[in-house]
Order: sequence, then structure tokens, then C-alpha cells
Amino acid sequence: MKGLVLKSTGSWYVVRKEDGGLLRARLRGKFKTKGLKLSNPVAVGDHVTLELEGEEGTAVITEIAPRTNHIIRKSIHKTAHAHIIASNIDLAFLVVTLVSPRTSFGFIDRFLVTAEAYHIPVTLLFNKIDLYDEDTLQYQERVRQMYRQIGYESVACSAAEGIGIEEIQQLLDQKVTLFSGHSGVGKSTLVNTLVPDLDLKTTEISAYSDKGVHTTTFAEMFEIGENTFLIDTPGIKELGVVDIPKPELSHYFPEMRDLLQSCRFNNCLHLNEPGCAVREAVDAGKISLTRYDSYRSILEDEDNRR
Ligand SMILES: Nc1nc2c(ncn2[C@@H]2O[C@H](COP(=O)(O)OP(=O)(O)OP(=O)(O)O)[C@@H](O)[C@H]2O)c(=O)[nH]1
Ligand SMILES: [Zn+2]
Repeated sequence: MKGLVLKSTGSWYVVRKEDGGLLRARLRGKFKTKGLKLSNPVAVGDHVTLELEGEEGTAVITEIAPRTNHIIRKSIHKTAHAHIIASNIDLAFLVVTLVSPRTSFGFIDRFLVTAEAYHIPVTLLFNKIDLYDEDTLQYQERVRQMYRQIGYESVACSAAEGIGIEEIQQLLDQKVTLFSGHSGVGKSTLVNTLVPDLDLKTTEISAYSDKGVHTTTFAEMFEIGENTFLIDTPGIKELGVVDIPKPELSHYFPEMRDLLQSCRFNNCLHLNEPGCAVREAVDAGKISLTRYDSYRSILEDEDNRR
């Protein structure tokens, strides 16, 4: 039998069967995870093979289908171990706001770099546009244009006033979509506007979780329509940590990627090296200074982490 993992509660998983019904499933014995040292071999979003066991309607997970992608959180205690937050993500929505609170470009660009490294397409959702004055609206247009030019689409929306909701619903359709963003940008409000009956489904699923067992749930997947799923990652604002060697960082900036062959040195970090094609593009206004600043700031952080 095949299934889709919707939720992990420690040793038990909530799995959606192909007929839409839910099952409680667990792993048996040791489970091989190719090369990766993981604290959890099975993640939300995994497609698994199951065998029914006993009379209680529970199942055992015997196999995990290869993942198209996955996002990881490094364990704080055991640095060698990583925790897979979710897998097989078709699209990530990054909810941002220009006011109340203001999302920094540093945060946005860091998210985009990580998503590039994970091979997850991102669409930016500029929420709370009902609060924008004329100047902010114009500023927003310039910001959206900047991201559009390098390949990131965006939607201007207001969860509070129901603006842009249909457009977002069309983008979600038939996909597994991850919702991210800083606290307070309106993720919950947006999700509740998009899927008014989600609370109901949440309750149904949590009835399956073990009572009295203390576990931390990192992610949960919700079925919000035919073949359409949404992943919520409570408490996780970023996409996790990816170790990107400094000379490779520019590969994850789409607007820099095409220029890299043109730098004089093939290990160019695009800082002060002579004959740097990226610097030339920045000076010529072809690469935005905002993005270049983010690039430099991420490079510096890499220094600090070592
Ligand atoms: N004016 C306005 N307020 C909004 C909008 N969307 C959300 N809010 C408000 O912003 C505040 C934060 O919204 P939440 O949905 O809780 O934000 P969140 O991103 O889920 O925050 P966390 O749960 O902390 O991650 C609430 O007071 C919402 O009512 C919007 O489109 N316009
Ligand atoms: Zn260069």
C-alpha cells in the first residue's frame, strides 16, 4: 500500500492513504538512510510504502520513495545529525511585509539562496497592502519589479481584506506548497483566508496523535483540495541551514550565475578582485545594489560561522 506522510509525532506518523483515509504508521527496527545522519528517517511529504499490521489499523513503513527535494534543520545538540523538516515541496511562499513589521531584504535574499540550494521555487507574497500608503505602494512595485527581473514572481495581497487571494489559490492548485515568513507577517491569517475550513481538518488529524507523549512537531501537511497540499512549519522562519562554500554562493543568485564565466579568476568572490564581471554589472546597474549587499552580508556570515 502507498501513502503520503502528513505529520510526524515522534515515533508515529500520520499517513494519508491513496483513498484519502488516514493511518497511524511507524518504522520497524533499523531503517537505512543513505549516507545522511538523520534524527528522523521519515519526513512530512514523503511518499512511503506501507504494510498493515495487527487489528488496530496501524501500519509499518517499509520504504520511502526517492525525494525530489527536502529541507533540513540541523540538530542543536548533535551537530552531526540533521532533522528533515519536509520533503517533495513544489513551491515555497515567502510571506513578507513592507510595513508592520518590515521584512528585511537580508532575510528575503537569504531565504531565496537557501531555496535555490534546495531546488525549491519561491513566490513572494507581499501581504498587508491595505496598510500601504501611496509611496509604499510605489516602493512595493519597484521591489517586486526587482525580484521579477531575476525570476521571482510575487503577489500583492491583503489577507485582512481578501485581496489577491484568488491569484494565490491558482498558484497553489495541484501543488505541495510550503508557507514561510517572519512572525507577524500574517501567515496564519492568510492560510485561514485561503482555506477557511482548515481548522476542522487540523482537529481531525490531531485526534490521531499520541496523547500524553511529549513530542515536537516540526511540520505538518494539510490537504486543502484535490491533489493540493499545504505545509505549515510552526516556529521555523527560515528554510534551514545549508553549508554553501564561499566560492559557490554566487551560483545561488540567479542574476550572477550567468556572469560567473566572465570573471577573470574562476575562484572570484566578486569583492575586490580585478576583472570581476559581477562588480561590473553592479556598477552598471544591471545587478541591484540591494541584492549585492545581501550577497556580501551572507559571505560575511559564512566567515563568522567558521
Ligand atoms: N492590516 C492587515 N493586517 C493583517 C493582514 N494579515 C494579517 N494581519 C494582522 O497581522 C497580525 C499577525 O498576523 P498572523 O496571521 O498571526 O501572523 P503570522 O505570520 O501567522 O505570525 P506567527 O504566527 O507569529 O508566525 C494579526 O494581528 C493580523 O490580524 C493584512 O493583510 N492586513
Ligand atoms: Zn567576480
